[in-house]
Amino acid sequence: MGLLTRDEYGAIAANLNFPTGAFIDGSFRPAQSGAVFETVNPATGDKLAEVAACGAQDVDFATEKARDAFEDGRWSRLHPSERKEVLIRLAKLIARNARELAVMESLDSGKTIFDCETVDLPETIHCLKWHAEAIDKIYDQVSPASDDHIAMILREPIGVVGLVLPWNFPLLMLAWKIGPALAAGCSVVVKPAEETSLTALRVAELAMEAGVPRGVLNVVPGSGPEVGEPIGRHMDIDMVSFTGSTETGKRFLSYAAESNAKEVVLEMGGKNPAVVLEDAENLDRVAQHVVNGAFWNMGENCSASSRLIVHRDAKSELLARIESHMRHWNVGDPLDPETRVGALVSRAHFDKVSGYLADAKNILIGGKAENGFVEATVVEVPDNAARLAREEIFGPVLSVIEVSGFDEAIAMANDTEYGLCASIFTANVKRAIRGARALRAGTVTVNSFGEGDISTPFGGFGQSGFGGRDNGLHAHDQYTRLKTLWIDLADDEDEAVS
Ligand SMILES: NC(=O)C1=CN([C@@H]2O[C@H](COP(=O)(O)OP(=O)(O)OC[C@H]3O[C@@H](n4cnc5c(N)ncnc54)[C@H](O)[C@@H]3O)[C@@H](O)[C@H]2O)C=CC1
Ligand code: BAL
Repeated sequence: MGLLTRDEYGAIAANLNFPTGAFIDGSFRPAQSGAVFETVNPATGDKLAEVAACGAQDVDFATEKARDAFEDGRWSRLHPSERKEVLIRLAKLIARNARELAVMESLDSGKTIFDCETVDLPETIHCLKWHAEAIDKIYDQVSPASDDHIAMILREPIGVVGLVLPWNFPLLMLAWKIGPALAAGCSVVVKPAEETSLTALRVAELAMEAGVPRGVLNVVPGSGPEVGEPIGRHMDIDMVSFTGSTETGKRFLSYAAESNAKEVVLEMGGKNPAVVLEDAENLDRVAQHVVNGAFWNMGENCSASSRLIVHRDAKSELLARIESHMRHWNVGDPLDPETRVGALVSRAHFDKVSGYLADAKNILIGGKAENGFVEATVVEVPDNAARLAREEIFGPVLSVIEVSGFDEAIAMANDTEYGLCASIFTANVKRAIRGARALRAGTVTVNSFGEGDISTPFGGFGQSGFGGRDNGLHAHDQYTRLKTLWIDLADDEDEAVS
């Protein structure tokens, strides 16, 4: 499906109906308190809708309904192939409504329509299909424990799951989490980020249409303290999967410790290094990867390569080529299909990113920040101790640090509290492999930028990740637990064995 014109996207935007209630037990309803919050288009500041501002009572209600659904087996005990059929129907319904969802996503988040149409929607659909297709092909195991017993290792859905989502990939992160959770048979209580609730609510409606039974997929919009914390502290939620900042992620460990010791999986921040050695081949191609890694999705990406660690012999040519590629990264109206850098998600986030630019002593390229939009920007920093080199900016800002050797580059790359992604560019295969092994990150790419695909586990080391992985069959581990089942096979006259 090709892209439309700006006017055609505008016409779709003008005719959208925004979902505004919490989606609990199969229908939309207001928050029990009656409170609402505004969700705005960050590109214009215009109000899009007033969404239910839920609280602990709504979380309780959604959890009760999710528990009922889980225990009566309307979803959890369906044959896996039946869950598969329903989830594939959901993926097809999202595909049928992809244009509407892409425009809604762009309006609510400031993401470009180009990315929404070419990445977020196709990957969301693919992710749901992939997990649906996988679920009836996973087998339990029999242990070789003993001749007198059969010992089975069973995998069961974990139960009621809380999914706390970020705003940078509202639909895709929803899919990364509901794909394996629903496929496994769990019931879920989803909390979208307050900046971007709309598409999760619309997907919940489509899920009902696809045949996901009521109570299985609930979406409770609202703020972190009012909805996220009650999910984290809930005594009847078995597990929480979270994506967002490290600071908030760590809170979920406290919530779990102070409530029911629920399992917690955290996918958190990153300050991901791109290491370019002096022998890197084809610096033009390297520059393309660096630019894409740093500025894609406005740098609002936990896997963004926001730290360029470059050998001094490659630096000036690489920077020249980076500048030339950056000409294609035009900032502007997110609904214009030519735009590559849209609006930052909110004024608060714009202020945070602008604050980092105000701190920068040596802006090499770009640097303009106004009205919610920030130009793709390259900043030179003196060393890895600088704030711009250490903190996750989560905006289109690339910090460049010069090094003079392999060991220095790797040590600097690893000198971070994070450990989500890293990349290394070199023509020397031994250095590539030695470097990739030495880099402390959950995903390492050689001579490219990327975070893998749906088949590969995604998550971080250090303060980037905790407790499990999104994507791949490893994601199913998050939402299932193992049960060991022993069955006595001894003849009645045999002595009982303990
Ligand atoms: N790793 C990632 O993908 C993301 C990282 N971030 C980082 O976090 C920074 C701040 O952005 P935020 O939106 O504030 O991220 P955040 O981590 O606070 O928000 C993520 C989710 O957690 C919820 N939440 C917030 N406070 C909570 C609390 N006290 N208890 C329970 N849930 C809570 C939010 O409502 C949202 O649904 C960004 O500038 C960026 O550096 C933000 C979003 C995604
Ligand atoms: N890059 C996908 C995961 C995230 O940014 O949250």
